[in-house]
Amino acid sequence: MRLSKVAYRYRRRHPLVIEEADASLSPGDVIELTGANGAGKSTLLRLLAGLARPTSGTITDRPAVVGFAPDRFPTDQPFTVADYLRHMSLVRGGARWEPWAERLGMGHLLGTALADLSKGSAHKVGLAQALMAEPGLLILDEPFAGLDADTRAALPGIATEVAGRGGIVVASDHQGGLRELPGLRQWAIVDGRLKEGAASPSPPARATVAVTLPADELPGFLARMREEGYEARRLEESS
Ligand SMILES: Nc1ncnc2c1ncn2[C@@H]1O[C@H](COP(=O)(O)OP(=O)(O)OP(=O)(O)O)[C@@H](O)[C@H]1O
Repeated sequence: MRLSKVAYRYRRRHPLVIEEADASLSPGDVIELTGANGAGKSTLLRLLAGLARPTSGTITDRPAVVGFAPDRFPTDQPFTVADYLRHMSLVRGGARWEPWAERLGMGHLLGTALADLSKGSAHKVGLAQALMAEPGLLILDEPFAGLDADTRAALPGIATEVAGRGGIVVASDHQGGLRELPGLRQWAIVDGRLKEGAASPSPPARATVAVTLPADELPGFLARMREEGYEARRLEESS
């Protein structure tokens, strides 16, 4: 797959969000896309997926089957999780969704209405629909955001599997969740320009903090922290 001088603006006379992006993607590539908030990561991912058309330039040789997991899965649809996944399976020619529901820890969610899902659970539905069709191009927009620890731990292996059967994986991720993968390519968008090579070459240093708060606020606090993508767990209770 190849990007040649791809540029994109949302509206006429608006500034370019992406300027003259050139890149080649090969089967088996796993690419981490970084950039500041508003840099254009989601825009580039939508261009790669074919959900938006370049204002100028071309994208050629896109794999036939594309899986796209958005950063915010749209839950304003009148389905349960199982109904939605069944529907997507039909759209995808009978793709098997059940193994993904199991692998992503969604068994208990199948009867839940999409509108009632937490952010992390909705995110899993987005991942399951993207993965079920065995995509040749898998696009993940902030895939780690809001996920529980088990699912976070499973994602690098899933990306490796997709790449292992010749797929291309592109994930925007400012948490470094794929950083340990051997052979990971790193793209950064800086001032509208796509650059190969990481914004920061090594995994960001990690720090652990302790927070003391009223016990009844703990569940909400932990949920908020996890939704932000941090690891958060209860240490102890004091009187
Ligand atoms: N639908 C839209 N109409 C007009 N401008 C938009 C639209 N969507 C995004 N933009 C603008 O395009 C720029 C890039 O947005 P984009 O969402 O691609 O950035 P991002 O790198 O994914 O940001 P974040 O890390 O905050 O998710 C921003 O300036 C944003 O305001």
